[in-house]
Amino acid sequence: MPKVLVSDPVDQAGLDILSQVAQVDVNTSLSPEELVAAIGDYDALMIRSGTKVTKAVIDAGQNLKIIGRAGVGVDNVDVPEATRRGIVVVNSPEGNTIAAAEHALAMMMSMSRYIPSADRSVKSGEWKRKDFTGVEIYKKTLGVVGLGKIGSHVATVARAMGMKLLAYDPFISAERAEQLGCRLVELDLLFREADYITLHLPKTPETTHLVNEEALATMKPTVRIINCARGGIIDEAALAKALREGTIGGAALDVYESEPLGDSELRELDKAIILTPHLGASTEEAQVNVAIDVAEQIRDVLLGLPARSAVNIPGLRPEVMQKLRPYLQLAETLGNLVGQLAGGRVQELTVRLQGDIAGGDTQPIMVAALKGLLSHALQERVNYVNASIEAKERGIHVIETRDADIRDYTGSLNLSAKGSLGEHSVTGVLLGGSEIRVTDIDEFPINVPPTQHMLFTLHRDMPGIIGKIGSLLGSFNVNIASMQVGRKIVRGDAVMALSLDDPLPEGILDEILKVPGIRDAYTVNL
Ligand SMILES: NC(=O)c1ccc[n+]([C@@H]2O[C@H](COP(=O)([O-])OP(=O)(O)OC[C@H]3O[C@@H](n4cnc5c(N)ncnc54)[C@H](O)[C@@H]3O)[C@@H](O)[C@H]2O)c1
Ligand SMILES: O=C(O)CC[C@@H](O)C(=O)O
Repeated sequence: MPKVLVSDPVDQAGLDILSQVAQVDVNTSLSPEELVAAIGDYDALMIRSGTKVTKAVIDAGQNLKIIGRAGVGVDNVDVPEATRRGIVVVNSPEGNTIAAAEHALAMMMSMSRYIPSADRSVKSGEWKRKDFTGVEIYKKTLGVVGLGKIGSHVATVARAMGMKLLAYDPFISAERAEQLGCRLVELDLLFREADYITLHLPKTPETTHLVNEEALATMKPTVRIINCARGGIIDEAALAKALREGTIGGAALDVYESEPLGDSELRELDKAIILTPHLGASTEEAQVNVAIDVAEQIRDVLLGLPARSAVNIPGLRPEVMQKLRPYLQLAETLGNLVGQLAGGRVQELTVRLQGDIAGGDTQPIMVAALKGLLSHALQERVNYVNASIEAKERGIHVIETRDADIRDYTGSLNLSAKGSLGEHSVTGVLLGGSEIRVTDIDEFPINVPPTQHMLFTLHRDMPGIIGKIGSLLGSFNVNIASMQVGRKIVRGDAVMALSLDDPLPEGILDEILKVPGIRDAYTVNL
């Protein structure tokens, strides 16, 4: 019988499902070292946010087939390492949506009426009514940053309570926002005009410290900010300073830069801030939902069946997966690349399948392309199961064309996307059946392997320009791994594709755009 280790508290409903097919051991007090020592015996690991599944845990988990996260975020799992080891990582993308949305709404209401401090005051024997005069949320403006599953529910309820709604989400169409009663605006306007700001976006390098000292300085002095998304989206030191100096009205946090929250000045701010210990998903209903959702997937994988919400491996039959895996990787990489070039808010994606890729069942390839396209925005929340639904909800029109004729390569894939930065296209092929090469960008021929950090420029083909970009990157201590230039005619327009060893530091793109002859520049992180 397979063995499952459950290392965080999960609902009994999940344990009952696991017990149908496995020996289940629940041990929620393991230290990181004890987990590494124990994991070798287990075929599956079920966790919540408490357990950190590091490379050391994965290396020691020689029998591990699946890691199940009873919740959304898999930021406590080393997913790339699990993928390398062929371990399926599953989550529950929707099981706690309502719980997290209601927690954010509860924070907004409690903050407006000083409920936690009034409660403390009465319990300490006081009766101070004047100190706790609150404000109404009716007719106030709520700025929702991130209009995905949780943000949408918050918006719907807030609208019913008579609030005016602004939203910022670079990957959502104005029509979708309008359906939810939100005016889609730029972030600086939302920061300036909102009476309440609630964050419902993933934490990524781009969203880290999205709410920082400069942003806080542009907000109303009465603004109240809620973060039930991820710690680190708000710069805690800047927030504490703004609250201390009274330049904003209040804050309510459920998540922190480091959890559990240690010695922090946030704890000293009393009436100005409400702090909860990452309780967004902690409702009876959500815990039952996520436990069942994830336990069912662990059971299925242990029985040799596909998982429906794998964040790293498509929910396809193993034999189909085996054959398609390189093509899926190609489609996902090109989708991610073209999505970033098109700049988010994509309205249309055209996928052209050429040669041997055009035969057989192309649907998984289409799904992989959409997963790649959305992955920059949705991170681990998009998978092979929900990519099509997520694309539909975002109003992305998908076009597929097939041509089975073999041209320069036995098979190639071309993706064009229309987004907020205009229309861009990329073509890619598989060399030797597995190595991905990008063979053109916007119809300029190149030949580059995709890498984690990339820079693309559109420039005039003229002497000296390549050297200037090279020296500029050097002056910012960015190392170039490889570089390719593609052009259609001599001294016409050209495209330069650079693979970089380091991420591009802030501000460098502006410097590149100032180089004479450079028409456009894009950074891409794959
Ligand atoms: N506190 C908790 O216990 C708890 C529980 C569940 C989820 N969460 C967190 O809540 C957040 C939202 O979860 P969800 O299920 O709604 O996710 P979701 O994927 O459905 O929505 C996220 C939205 O953020 C948008 N987005 C991405 N980058 C953005 C950016 N730079 N600026 C603005 N918007 C951006 C995406 O387009 C998407 O619409 C996540 O961070 C998740 O980890 C917290
Ligand atoms: O397990 C938890 O309670 C945290 C859940 C939440 O942050 C999530 O990402 O789903």
